[in-house]
Amino acid sequence: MKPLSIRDLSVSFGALRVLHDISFDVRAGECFGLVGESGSGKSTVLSCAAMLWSQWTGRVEIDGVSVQDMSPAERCRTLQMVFQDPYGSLHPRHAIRTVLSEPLKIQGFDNRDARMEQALGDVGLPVDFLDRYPHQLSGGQRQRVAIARALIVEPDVLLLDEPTSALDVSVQAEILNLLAKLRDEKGFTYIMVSHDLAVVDHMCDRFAVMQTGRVVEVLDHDAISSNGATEPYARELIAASLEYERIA
Ligand SMILES: Nc1ncnc2c1ncn2[C@@H]1O[C@H](COP(=O)(O)OP(=O)(O)OP(=O)(O)O)[C@@H](O)[C@H]1O
Repeated sequence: MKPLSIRDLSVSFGALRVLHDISFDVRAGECFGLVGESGSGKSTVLSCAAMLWSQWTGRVEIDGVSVQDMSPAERCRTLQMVFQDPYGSLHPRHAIRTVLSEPLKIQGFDNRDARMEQALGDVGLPVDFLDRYPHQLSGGQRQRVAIARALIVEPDVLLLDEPTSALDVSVQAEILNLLAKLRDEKGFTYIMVSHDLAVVDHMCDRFAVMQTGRVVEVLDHDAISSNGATEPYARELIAASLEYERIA
């Protein structure tokens, strides 16, 4: 289990300043949520932490080591990202065996067959799925494969960018329960972007509310049911979500 710390993370895309001095700490083994309106910069925080986008200033450290100082291989073994759209994130012409063996080859892992079988078992899929292609899987099964691909290199931190929002409601619950179980078993540290405060309440220990590229407030998850936020925007966001749940 490793902690993650973000300090003064700032990003501009051309003339547009997208993140303004974002700072927060995620404890080792914690699930930390990022919520806020569309375009507030949640996914950009994850992209910067994963160095998918490297033109930023500030510091992102995992257990005291800057992600900017890690080699690409070290970074991949330290943190992995799971995206919203499990179909888009899997190559359509790659069998699941290829999807899972590539990261193992790149990282120089031995016992690849045993590791692939273990990873599929961890996400509740049978071994014969190794010979299937993404189009032969349901959305939930594809997301399980995407999670297996992330965890197969035994990372410390998983960055989850709305990992269930493209899925049917019943499948969402399955994937969330799987993520919770994997965190308990493997001690991952999670940052999870979500639009759904009920998901954040269920999954996260704490969460940051973002607005226009800034962190407005960091709250414990139980601030949701009691609307314990103090900042006006965070209060509004939680109130809107509670109202939606009441009428839904
Ligand atoms: N590569 C890019 N080039 C230019 N602008 C970008 C790029 N990536 C993101 N942006 C802009 O940065 C801002 C933040 O985007 P981001 O995707 O991080 O928001 P978000 O909070 O995750 O939104 P959503 O909830 O809709 O996914 C937006 O205004 C977006 O248009």
